[in-house]
This record gives sequence, structure tokens and C-alpha cells, in this order.
Amino acid sequence: MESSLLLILIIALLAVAVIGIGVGLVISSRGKSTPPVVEAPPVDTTPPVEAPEAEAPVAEAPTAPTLERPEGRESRLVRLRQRLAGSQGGLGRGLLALLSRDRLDEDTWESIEDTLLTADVGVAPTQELVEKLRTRLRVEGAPEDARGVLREELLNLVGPDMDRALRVSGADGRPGVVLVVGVNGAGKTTTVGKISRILVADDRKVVLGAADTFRAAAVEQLATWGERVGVDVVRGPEGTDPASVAFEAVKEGVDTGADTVIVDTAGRLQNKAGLMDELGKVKRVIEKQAPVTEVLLVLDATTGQNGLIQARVFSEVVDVTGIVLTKLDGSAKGGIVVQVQRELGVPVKLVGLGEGADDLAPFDAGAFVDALLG
Ligand SMILES: Nc1nc2c(ncn2[C@@H]2O[C@H](COP(=O)(O)OP(=O)(O)OP(=O)(O)O)[C@@H](O)[C@H]2O)c(=O)[nH]1
Repeated sequence: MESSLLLILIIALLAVAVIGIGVGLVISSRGKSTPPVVEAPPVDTTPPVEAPEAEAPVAEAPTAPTLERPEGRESRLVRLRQRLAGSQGGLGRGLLALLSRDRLDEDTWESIEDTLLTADVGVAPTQELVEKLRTRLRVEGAPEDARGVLREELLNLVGPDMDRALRVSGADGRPGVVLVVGVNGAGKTTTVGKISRILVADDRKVVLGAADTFRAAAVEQLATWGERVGVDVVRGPEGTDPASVAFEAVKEGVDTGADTVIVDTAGRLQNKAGLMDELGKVKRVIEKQAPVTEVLLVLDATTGQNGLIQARVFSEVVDVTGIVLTKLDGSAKGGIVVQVQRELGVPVKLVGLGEGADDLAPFDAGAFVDALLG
């Protein structure tokens, strides 16, 4: 009996030992510092997302190593006044010679009229001027100061009181927007470049929009103007919708805190409806960002009546607020200033006086008449 009890006890102890070893093994295997099971990341079947590429730059960074300094205001104006007098002086000298004759007979008055008409003063303004001079001479007698009388009357004709200030500033922290329109070859792109230089010389931050997208060369030309003075030029590929380039240019101007955005446009004049659509859209799209503060119509002074016809069409499709008369250096027909202002009821604000980069001057009625009188 005792031995069977002993046997049971041994068996029981063995059983406990076996169970204990088993449990110990389990516990030890759990407690072992096996690396935690890292769940395999779910396999992403979507294509890898690449880091966003920098957006295709619309604005060209200036690449010119050294920037030009545009000519300062004072020296530019002195130089250009001399050039204006050189090109236009003939009209005044001719008139003065005629007015200073001892006898002012009908032939002389006719010659005075012809001189004015040849200088593109236009029929109605010419008749007006001659009538005034005749009356004054009748009432006041032969003038001792023929030059003074002529100066006064020419000045009245040119409009000394017209507001010729360029609206290049915007409101509410937004840039001023200058839209430049006109037919191809009138000097639009050149004028946009020249205006940007004047503004840069005044320490203003400028952005240019190359919205003349129908001629790749015009875009390149504008880019070069910008590079020379460190001004950003916003452009699109050839044939891009001009309105989208104008929009991007003004957007860049707003985003970068520019003072002025100048937008060059294509002046395709095949038909009035097309032009109206194009310029109308450009203006509408710009105005989603900032109001257009100035619409400048560029006219080639050497084109006479043709230029006037174009001017009329443009003024019918877009609200022109100022005229730029280019190539006045190459023409003795400064009288076109009078005609075009009458025709459009809009002042000449700037005159182009050469192909040089700084050959653009604000139009000053007094200085202009002095230049006419030589
Ligand atoms: N002499 C002189 N030439 C000028 C003046 N303004 C522009 N030009 C020249 O006129 C030519 C035409 O000028 P652009 O600026 O290319 O004319 P555009 O109207 O932009 O013509 P597109 O680019 O074809 O639309 C260029 O050779 C200019 O150098 C000026 O005031 N005087």
C-alpha cells in the first residue's frame, strides 16, 4: 500500500514537472525578445506620385548678366526736345516767314493753309487757325510779335489743358494696368519696351505681358526689352490665346506686388468684329484681376490719313484713353497731333522720337509748339 502511494506520488510529481516544463517553454517563448512582427505595408497599386514639377515658367527670368540703366528723365527730355525741334521746325519757320510778309494777300493766306495741311494739321483745324490769325491781324494790326501770336494760336489748337498724365498706378494695392493697342508695325512692342524703361528709371516694379501671340518675333522682341532692364515678361507659346497671357501677366503683377503691368497686344485689323472680340476679351479677362487703368493706342505719325482711319476703328472697339504717336522723328507731319486728338477726343500722351531704347517722351503741348516754331 505504501509503495503504491509512493508510486502515485512519483507519477503526480512527474506529471507536474512535465506540465511545468511545458508551461515554462510557452512562457519563455512568449517572453523572448523576438522582433515584433512588422506588418507588411499594404501594397500600393496606384502609380507613384511624382513630386510636382515646377510649373512651366510663364515668366522668363532675366538672363542678361548686366542690366542696363535707362536714361534719366532730365537728359532724355532735353535730348528729345532737340530732336523734336529738328524734325518739326520747318512748319513753324515756314508759317513765320509767311506771316512776316509786308502784305498778307490771299495768296499768302493760301500758302499758310497749304503749309498747315502739308504738316497734317487737317482741314478743319487749318481753317480754324487761319480764321483766327486773320481776325487777330485785322483787329490788332500787323503783329510785332508774329511768333508770339502764332505760338498762342498753335497752342490753343494742340490743347494746352488736356490731361496727359499716364495712368500707371492701380488702387487697393493692385498694379496699374496699361493695355497697348494698335496695328502691326506702328511701334507697339517698341513702345511697351520704352515705357517699361521709363518706369524702371522711376524705380517702379513692372511686369510685361507679351499678348501679341500671333507673331513669335514680337514675343521675342518684348522678352529682349524686358531682359535688358530686368523686367519680367510673361509669355505663352506661339498662338496661345492672348487673353490668357494677359491674365497671367496681370496675375503675376498682383501676386508679386508690381506697380504696373503693361500688356502688348496683337493689332490684327482684318475685320472690326474680330478685333472687337479679341481686345474685348483681353480687357474682360484682365479685369478679373485688376482694372485697366490706361488704354494706349499707338499710331505711326508717318501714315497720315491711313493712321487716322485705323485710329477710328480701334477707338470704336476699345475705350482708348491716350495716344502714343511714334516715328515723329521721321516725319515733319507733327500736325497729326491736332487731327488725331480732334478725331478721337483723346489726348496724345507720349511721342516716339527714334529707334533708340529711350527715345520716348511725354507729350508736352508747350514744348511741342516751341519745337514747331523752331
Ligand atoms: N524712327 C522711329 N522708329 C520707331 C519708333 N517707334 C518704333 N519704331 C520702329 O518701328 C518698327 C516697328 O516697331 P514694332 O514695335 O515692332 O511695331 P509693332 O507695332 O509692335 O509691330 P508688331 O510687333 O508687328 O505688332 C521698329 O523698327 C521700331 O524700331 C519711333 O518713335 N521712331
